[in-house]
Amino acid sequence: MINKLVDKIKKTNAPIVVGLDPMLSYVPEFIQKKAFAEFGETPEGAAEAIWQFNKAIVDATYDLIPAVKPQIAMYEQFGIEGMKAYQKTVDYCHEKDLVVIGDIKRGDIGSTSAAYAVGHLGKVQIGSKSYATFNEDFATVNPYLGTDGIKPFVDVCKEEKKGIFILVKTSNPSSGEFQDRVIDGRPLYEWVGEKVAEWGADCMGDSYSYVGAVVGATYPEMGKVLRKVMPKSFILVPGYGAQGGKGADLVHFFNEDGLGAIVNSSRGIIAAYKQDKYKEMGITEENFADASRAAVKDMVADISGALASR
Ligand SMILES: O=c1ccn([C@@H]2O[C@H](COP(=O)(O)O)[C@@H](O)[C@H]2O)c(=O)[nH]1
Repeated sequence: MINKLVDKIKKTNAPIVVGLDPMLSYVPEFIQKKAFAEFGETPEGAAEAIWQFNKAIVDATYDLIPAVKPQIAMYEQFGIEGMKAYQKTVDYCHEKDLVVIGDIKRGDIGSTSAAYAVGHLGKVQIGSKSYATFNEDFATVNPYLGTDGIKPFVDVCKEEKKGIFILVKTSNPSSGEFQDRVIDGRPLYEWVGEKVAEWGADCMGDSYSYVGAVVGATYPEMGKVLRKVMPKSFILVPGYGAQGGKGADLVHFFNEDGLGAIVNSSRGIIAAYKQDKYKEMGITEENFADASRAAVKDMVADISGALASR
């Protein structure tokens, strides 16, 4: 799957991923009204609204992008109905040939991690049959439990040719509370980055490992260091747009080959229609997905421009 991701990035010339984080407040009123008329103001109604919202955004952008990153929390808050919308979204993105990165941030003791890995990336055995249940292509994983928590994911990835992105330096303001703590002369995120390189060493695709890392766009200097610590790991870079990250901050997350990183934007794309910039182009709630398409093009131009002038 890492080869497919790299190929799709090359074909689209777009090292970006659209984050499908459909908070209800981003879903235009006409979609909410229709869903509520059919299913009531219920978790089922909310799930229908977010699914219709996602579908419109995917339809408007899939030809421009290599991948999507549904954030499971935004679905899980609506219980089972929300999880059905998550599944429908994953399946629909596969129909559109997009690489799906499940932002699930799992990680537990070995046996529990194995169940998460099987459920999201592998196949669960039921009697004589096996089922790919959630069936994402990549998942985000929390390394706090150490090798026991990571190995079951790596094992499933090897079997299924899928991949993971391990949290190394997250984009949020308080990420330094633990991640920047200096241990034996080096910050914790560097130790984790080194482990990511080690875990991924025998998990190589054609040019990159399918054991990747998450490093926030909001910490460009740390990104520069981590790029060197993990030269073969693909980096998933959240924090662009709504959290303040810009193309110019990101050049050092990429290798000299112009590859090695994929930048996520969620609110900046799915809720673009709320921004003055796109309203001024005549975009309204009714054609919200056109704003998402324009925002994808703007993001690609920003990042490509920065990479071209480095
Ligand atoms: O360090 C991290 C890890 C994950 N995320 C997730 O990415 C998106 C960001 O959304 P925006 O709307 O583009 O800010 C969201 O799903 C986060 O949970 C992150 O932001 N930082």
